[in-house]
Amino acid sequence: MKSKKVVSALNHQYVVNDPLHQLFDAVNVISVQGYDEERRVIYWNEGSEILYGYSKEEATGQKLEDLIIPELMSEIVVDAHTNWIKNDVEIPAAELTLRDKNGKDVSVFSSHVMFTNQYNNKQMYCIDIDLTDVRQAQEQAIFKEHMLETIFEAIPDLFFLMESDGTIIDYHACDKGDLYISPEKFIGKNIADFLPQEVVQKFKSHIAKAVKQEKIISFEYELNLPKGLVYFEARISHLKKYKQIMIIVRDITEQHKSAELIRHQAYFDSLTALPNRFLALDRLTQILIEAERHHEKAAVLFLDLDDFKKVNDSLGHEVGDKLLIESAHRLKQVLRKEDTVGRLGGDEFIILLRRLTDHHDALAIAENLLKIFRTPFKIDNRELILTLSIGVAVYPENGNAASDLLRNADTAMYQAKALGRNTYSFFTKEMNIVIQRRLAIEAQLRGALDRHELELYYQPQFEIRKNSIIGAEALLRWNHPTLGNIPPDEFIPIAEHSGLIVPIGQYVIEQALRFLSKWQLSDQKSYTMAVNLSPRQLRDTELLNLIKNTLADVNISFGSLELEITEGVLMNGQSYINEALIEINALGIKLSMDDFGTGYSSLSYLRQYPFDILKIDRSFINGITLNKSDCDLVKATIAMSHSLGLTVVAEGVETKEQLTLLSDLGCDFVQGYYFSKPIPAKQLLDFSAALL
Ligand SMILES: Nc1nc2c(ncn2[C@@H]2O[C@H](COP(=O)(O)O[C@H]3[C@@H](O)[C@H](n4cnc5c(=O)[nH]c(N)nc54)O[C@@H]3COP(=O)(O)O)[C@@H](O)[C@H]2O)c(=O)[nH]1
Repeated sequence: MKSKKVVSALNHQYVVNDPLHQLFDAVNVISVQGYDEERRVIYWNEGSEILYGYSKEEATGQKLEDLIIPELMSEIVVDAHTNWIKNDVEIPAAELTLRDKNGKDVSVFSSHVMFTNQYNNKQMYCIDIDLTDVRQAQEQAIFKEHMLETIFEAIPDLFFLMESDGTIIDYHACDKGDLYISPEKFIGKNIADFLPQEVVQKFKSHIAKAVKQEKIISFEYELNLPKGLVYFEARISHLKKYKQIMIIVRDITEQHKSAELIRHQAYFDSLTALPNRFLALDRLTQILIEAERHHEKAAVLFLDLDDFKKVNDSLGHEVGDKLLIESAHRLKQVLRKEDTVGRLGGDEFIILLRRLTDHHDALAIAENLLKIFRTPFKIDNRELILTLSIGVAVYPENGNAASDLLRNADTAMYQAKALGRNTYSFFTKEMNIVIQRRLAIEAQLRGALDRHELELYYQPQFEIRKNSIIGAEALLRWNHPTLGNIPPDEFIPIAEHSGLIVPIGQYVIEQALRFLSKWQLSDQKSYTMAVNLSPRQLRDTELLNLIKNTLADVNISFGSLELEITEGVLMNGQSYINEALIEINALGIKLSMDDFGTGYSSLSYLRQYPFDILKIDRSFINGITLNKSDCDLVKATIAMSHSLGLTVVAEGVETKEQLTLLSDLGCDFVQGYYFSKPIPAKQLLDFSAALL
């Protein structure tokens, strides 16, 4: 504590320059302190009170080094002050870290003056400007700089600072290897000096946009570099205040490749690499727009590989896949550059032909397609023959929309199949009517059983020798309330194709056997019942169980049931067919070959499979009394069948002459309109009862 005496002595000797103190008193943003030769405080303005926390009263008389000088600096300060007083060596202005009343660091910029007062005493004045805010700002700036550096190091992007005319001022790259040309080649240079013209144009237009719209603008460009095509994304920001442009460039080649891969997977078939259905239809839409604009024709070819399923089933999917790849290759060979070939799925392909002058252009290509498939395929040292069925729809005649043309080409393809496959067919309006009816039949057939629209008719079969009924064939009838009587020739193939034949076939077997039981009881005769089986039914694992259960249920022997199958079933060659037929035979159920003479009439089938009966198709019976060749054929068939131990049934007998001739030829059984048309169950009961 200093005494009042000391204070007044100090005042007496030093405080003389009042006007100056008055000036310092008025300024409280700057700390001004006055010291005597012993470095005791003789002046302490309000700014000093604020900066260092000591009041004027507390500070006055205290020594500088005891007041605001940190301990470590104390000696230096005392020496410097002494040196100034004695040797006139000025203490230079400097940034210092001093100490406040609480011992906290205070950053100041400290300037010092020394003058001699009227008492010839030296007085030192320190003028301290608080640097706390400046220091904080500096530290913040340094921190931000470090942060930016860290970001630059961590981000693989390239940063370029340039003038708005494209002259590069500065850059930053975390890895200099990312720079495709060295910095000395671009710093101070304009982008036009080292980038391709089209890329420069892109940059310039986007820079102009960024300047005008005052927002970040991004765009993509590519460069053909020694390592290959590289894709970049550039983001442009206008630093308005500095009239400069910041460009951040990112290598997006990998991203581009992934996007390309995803795009490819979405639009191309993975097996054949051909455009898939989606892309093909999109291209078709484009082709149609173009064709309409230029008043041109275009064509859609719908291709289906014939019997491809058999290849898959018999030789395996690996061979099937190889065939599809090779087929795609061949299809491309036939086409012009501007045409498209796509894979719709499975064994279906589509070909789009643009800029046609007339139908003949499409016809020529369809013929070439069939031709190129004539050469056998060589897959795994195996020669395979594969044919095509092609349906053609032409724009604008067969439709304006892609979906219509595709549907019509598909319809025409079915027609090509119906024509015997390995051919092409152009769409006609009549086909559309057929397809509409087909669709309507399929739709209605789905509910036909539930609506009780299906009914079994029976056509009696006769033994020629005894002129008596030996059984009947069950034939299905469908009477639809609006479509009318739909012949089985029409709905059975649709049922087969849609799989509906399985429940329908089960219904037929149950109904036919129940009727047989009733009929046998009624006439007290062991009649037989012939039921037709479609190929699809033989795949039904429940078929034999159903037959066994129903036979047991109605108390009918296995031998009273005949199952009629056509050669088509056998041509399938599937092992399950063979197994089913063997089981049928083992049970004692009779097996009958239907429609003999209409298909391949392969005698080997008759030996290979356990047939009991052979039915000669009515188309031959029709001609036996009219032409010799039919008669000879039927004669030979009967003889051959007997030699194989088969019973022969002639179907479609319409006249007495035919019956007589068949009797002469040794035919066993007959059925036909001559005796009776297929009739409802009730009528057959009456018919047979009348003959008893
Ligand atoms: N899988 C199943 N197929 C069945 C079933 N019901 C019938 N069908 C098959 O449909 C085809 C056509 O049958 P449909 O119209 O009934 O014709 C049969 C007879 O009506 C007809 N026929 C008989 N006699 C004469 C005749 O003297 N003249 C003449 N013009 N037609 C005659 O022949 C058909 C006999 O058929 P099929 O013995 O089977 O060859 C036909 O292929 C049926 O098989 C069924 O339930 N399931």
